[in-house]
Order: sequence, then structure tokens, then C-alpha cells
Amino acid sequence: MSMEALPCLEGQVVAVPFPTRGHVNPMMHLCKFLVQKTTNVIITFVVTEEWLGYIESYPKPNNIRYATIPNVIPLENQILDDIFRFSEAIVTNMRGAFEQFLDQLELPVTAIIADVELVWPTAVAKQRNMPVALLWTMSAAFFCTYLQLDVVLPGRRSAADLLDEEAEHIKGITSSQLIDIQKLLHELDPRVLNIGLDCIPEIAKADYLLINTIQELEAEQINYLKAKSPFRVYPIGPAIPFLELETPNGDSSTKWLDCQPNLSVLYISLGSFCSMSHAQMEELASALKTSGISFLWACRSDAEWLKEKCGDKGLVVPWCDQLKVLCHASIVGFWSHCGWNSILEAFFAGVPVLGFPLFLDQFSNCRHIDEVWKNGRKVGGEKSADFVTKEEIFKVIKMVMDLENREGKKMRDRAKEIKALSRRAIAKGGSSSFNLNLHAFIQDIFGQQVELGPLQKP
Ligand SMILES: O=c1ccn([C@@H]2O[C@H](COP(=O)(O)OP(=O)(O)O[C@H]3O[C@H](CO)[C@@H](O)[C@H](O)[C@H]3O)[C@@H](O)[C@H]2O)c(=O)[nH]1
Repeated sequence: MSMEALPCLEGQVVAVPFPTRGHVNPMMHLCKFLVQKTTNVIITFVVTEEWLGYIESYPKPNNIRYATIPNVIPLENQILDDIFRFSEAIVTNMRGAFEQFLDQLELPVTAIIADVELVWPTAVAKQRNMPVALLWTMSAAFFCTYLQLDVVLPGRRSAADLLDEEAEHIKGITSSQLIDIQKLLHELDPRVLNIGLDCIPEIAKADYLLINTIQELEAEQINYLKAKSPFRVYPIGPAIPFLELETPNGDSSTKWLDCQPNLSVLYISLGSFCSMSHAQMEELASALKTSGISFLWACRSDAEWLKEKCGDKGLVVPWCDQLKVLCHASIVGFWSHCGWNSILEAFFAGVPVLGFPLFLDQFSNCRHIDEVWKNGRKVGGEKSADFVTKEEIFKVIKMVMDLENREGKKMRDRAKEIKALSRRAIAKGGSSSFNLNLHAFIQDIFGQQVELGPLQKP
């Protein structure tokens, strides 16, 4: 679309992500898509001072600008020490800091886009008569499950055995939702779960729900939500950095991959937050060593320790440009914790997933991969604490690495189909509602017609 065709819209959108990587990234990608569709609109992206340090060097358009609130929540490297303290600080301290920030803004605010899990944005926006769009950064399936928590835990009785006693009699809960809910209750601190539950009544008061998913992959859940919800539902995914794929980054991982044969490298990453036990890492490292396959392992805090354990067939890095890595011709499989951004990136790259879920929605995502989308399979047992032996790991990585293996081939074929579907979703006139939804959303919040067109590379 030429710049002349862009609508000239006055106003400011304030975007406020939940302060962890798996949420900041998709919110930023969404904002980049939105400013591509308009001129004059300014998006103010609000993060803590600490988070600004992590993201300010990344390229972004000029009409997205950063604003900070003080570090009123625990620092990133303290989150896992006490998740409840972090969650509590988000619903209390961060709200106050955000309201003070809004008070001193000069430009009028056209709309607020905020992460569902912050809990308070709907109340803050409504007090100020501002429209609010909530962004859900996980799958639509998990959103539906999450909404059911309010049904399953009447009066906030969060005892896990409530489920065992009563679940079969709870109307409207599917057996797979029940499995996911049981996982949540077993894995999550009930105090954190209670904070999560506070989001549910707030969602109902929002004006829009933006879900980082693809219509065709989750049509049933999205159509259900559209039919049932008092607000507009827009699937806007995949909000991943595909517009920046061709921007050179000088990343050592990409250079190393350039020297590897096509379809020869297993990529391993557990996202920005979760980690395996050292014993489990040693087991995986040992299986990699025995198999002799090449691998790229992105392992944030343990990279140095891990280098010693893995042998010399692979590269261990603390961090990499993940979508670029996944789209590299040398990558044949992805050992993933099944965080939703990673899964959307695997879809886009057409890479089969070996799922090793650890937390929250990851079990549900992994089950969908294994049973519904069939672009990969689950590794190991049912609980995050389950230990997977090197023999079992060896078998599963051999399966995905051996290009002649029937099971591996099926997954690869299916991953290729999903890749095509994912790319159609973002192409001009694509059958997914990606462009249509972004346009419709902009029209909704600014009340003006917007010409349709594809997203452009920057
Ligand atoms: O070396 C790396 C490792 C990760 N990433 C990026 O970091 C993000 C990781 O996101 P995700 O895969 O979703 O994992 P988490 O960081 O664990 O995400 C949290 O947030 C997600 C979205 O709400 C949930 O689905 C997860 O369960 C939750 O743990 C993705 O954009 C990756 O591309 C990199 O760029 N380089």
C-alpha cells in the first residue's frame, strides 16, 4: 500500500503489555502492524524502566514511542523466586503507576490496548471513558478453558480435589478442558490462580478482545467466542516478527546455521521464562551426544555450564533470533516448551515440534500439537516434573531427524501444510481474518474507513 493510501488518523493509542517477554513481544508486533495501516496515529508503548533497557535497541517505526513507569514490580530475574509477589505487584503497584502516567499525558487517548492478564486495564479505561482492547497472548483454546475456571471454581474454592469430585457434573466443560484445568490447579500457586481469576469479570467489560491466533487453526473456538462474547473478538495472529525476517542481525547462530546442511539441525529452546532441571538437561545433552546429531540450543542462564556437557556437534547460545533460526533451511525440528509465541513461530516456519511442556498453557498447546494439529508430538510424561530418560529422548530425536522415518515424515508434511496456512493468513486477501481484522479494529477505534492492503516489509 502506498503512503498516499494510508488514512490520516489523529490520536494516540496507549499500549501496555504484561511485563514478561512472551507478552511484550506479541504486543510490540501487534503495534507494528497497526502503525503500518495508518499515518498520524501515535502508539505509546508503556513499560517499566527495566523493560525499556531490554527493548529500546530493537528497530521500531517512529510513530511507536516508548514511555516508562518506574520499576514498581520485581525485576525480571526475581520473578521465578516468587511468582505470587510478582503477580500481586502487577495488580497493585503497576496499576497505580499506569494511572499516574495517564494523568500526565497531553495528547488525548483514542484507545488503550492492554494485556488481559494485567487485570486492571478495563477498570482504568472505563473510569476515564476510554475504549479498551484486551490482548490475549495465548491460544483461543486456552482462553476458552481459562473462562471455564469461573465455572469450575464457584466461590473461588480452589482445592484441586474439587475437580475430581465434581468435574464430571459441570456443564459445558469438555474432557480436554478438564485435563488442562487439572494441570493448572496442580501446577499453579492457588494465590496466583486467584489473581488470574480476577481477570475474568474484567474481560466481559472490555470493548474488544484481540487474540494472537490464526482463524483457520482455531476456527471452532474463535467462532464460539464471537457468538458468546459481549465484545468484539478479533484473531490478529500470528503477531510474530515476520516483517523483520530479512533484516540482517549479525547473529552468531545464523552464521553457524549457514554452515550446516539443509534439514540437519535440531533447535532447542524453552522460551524466555521456563527451564528444565539440571538433571533433565544433562539427560538431553547426553542423548544429543550419543546421537551425534547437530543442534542449536538457546539456553539463557545455563549456556556456559551446558557447553561442557553437550559435545562438539552443536552450538549453545544464551539467546538467538528465534524466528530467523526456525526459518533457516538447516532446521529440521524444534524441541520446545510449547510457549504460544514459539508455537506460532514453528507454524510459520513449518518446523515440527517435540513438545516438552512445563507450565500454564504449554500443556494444552502441546496436546493440540500432538492430537489436533499433528505437527509434532509430546515428549515424556504428563507432569512437568516427570523425568524423561536419555533413551526415550534419543528415540524421539532420531525419529524427527531421520528424513526417512514415517512418523517424522508425517509430522513434517503436516508442519508444511500449517506453514502454508499461516502464510496465507497474512497474505493479501488471505482467508484468515488477519488483515481484515486489523482493519476492522482500526475502523472500530477511529471510526473511519481504512483501505485494505497487505502488511509491508519495513
Ligand atoms: O533464544 C530465544 C528464545 C526465545 N525468544 C523469543 O522469546 C519469546 C518466547 O515466548 P514463548 O515461546 O511464548 O515462551 P515464554 O517466554 O515462556 O512465554 C510465556 O508467555 C506465553 C504467551 O503468553 C505463554 O504461552 C507461555 O506459556 C509463557 O511461559 C518468543 O517470541 C521467542 O521468539 C527469542 O527470540 N530467542
